[in-house]
Amino acid sequence: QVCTQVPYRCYSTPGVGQVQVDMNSETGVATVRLNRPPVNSLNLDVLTELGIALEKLDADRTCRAMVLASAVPGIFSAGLDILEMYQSTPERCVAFWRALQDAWLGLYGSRLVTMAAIEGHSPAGGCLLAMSCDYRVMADGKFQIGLNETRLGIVAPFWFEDVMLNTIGHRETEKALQLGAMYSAQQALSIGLVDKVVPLAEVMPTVQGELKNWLQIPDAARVITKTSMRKQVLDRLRSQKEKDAQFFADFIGRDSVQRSLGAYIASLQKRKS
Ligand SMILES: CC/C=C\C/C=C\CCC/C=C/CC(=O)SCCNC(=O)CCNC(=O)[C@H](O)C(C)(C)COP(=O)(O)OP(=O)(O)OC[C@H]1O[C@@H](n2cnc3c(N)ncnc32)[C@H](O)[C@@H]1OP(=O)(O)O
Repeated sequence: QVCTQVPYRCYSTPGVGQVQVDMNSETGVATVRLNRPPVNSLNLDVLTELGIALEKLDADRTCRAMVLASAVPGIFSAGLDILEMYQSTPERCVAFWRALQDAWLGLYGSRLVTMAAIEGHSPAGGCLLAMSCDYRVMADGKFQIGLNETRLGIVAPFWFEDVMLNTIGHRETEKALQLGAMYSAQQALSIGLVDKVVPLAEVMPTVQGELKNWLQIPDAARVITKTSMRKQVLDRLRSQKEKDAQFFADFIGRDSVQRSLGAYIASLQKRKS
């Protein structure tokens, strides 16, 4: 049970918030859990909540680190909510994209040590969130991770691509993005997409152990280094946020893209029958 005793502080109402934040003020470590069953798909509300949670944690001087995880068993995040992109309006698409941009800028640009505890599937936007953390621990077994956008007939935006480039390098990114490749945890480990693979039950303890190493480093020196490594990629989006949001809305509104998304949604539903 979370948030029941001191020193935990909750930023969201347990069982209500789609982004649950438990702040342990003794360790300075916050745990942020996505909580939108069945698959933690990222819609406008979740992305807005996530962006606000990240902003609050960044402003909380008692907070030094954040673990990004899921409250839904078997899933880290299924990525962007496809229903936000299918038969939507241009206005809603722009608002949705702005919320994604802000949540991502908050995560990739966070001063905190950020770690992803990947205890389930993590396609597309889920993979982006994980890659945007400083360190990734993934559960071994049947779960998959990757940027699969081309399989949906859509294209990973330049900043998704930039983050992947910074994580696994040019050659692997080129293959991964063109093929829309999804990787098992072991495959992801072999290309550097995740940092450690352990049995499911050991993901959280492994993250906690790794955090101890990172928290031994003085914050100021670590933050200056992180900022220097990530600034170029962050600035590239910051300098063209509105253009990027408009481009997304125009691209998603194309008939051919809508047809591809419709077919993909049907294929997801067909898998179940
Ligand atoms: C030059 C051009 C440049 C820029 C262009 C601009 C922009 C375009 C790019 C936009 C970027 C997009 C990034 C994304 O994140 S797209 C989303 C991709 N996500 C996926 O493909 C995941 C699909 N889902 C799955 O593979 C499985 O659901 C999963 C493995 C995650 C879990 O499997 P499981 O068997 O556990 O669950 P399911 O039964 O499949 O699903 C349960 C219900 O949830 C629905 N579902 C699943 N994923 C999503 C989703 N991402 N959004 C909305 N809904 C989703 C699924 O259909 C089931 O629904 P019901 O049938 O129960 O109603």
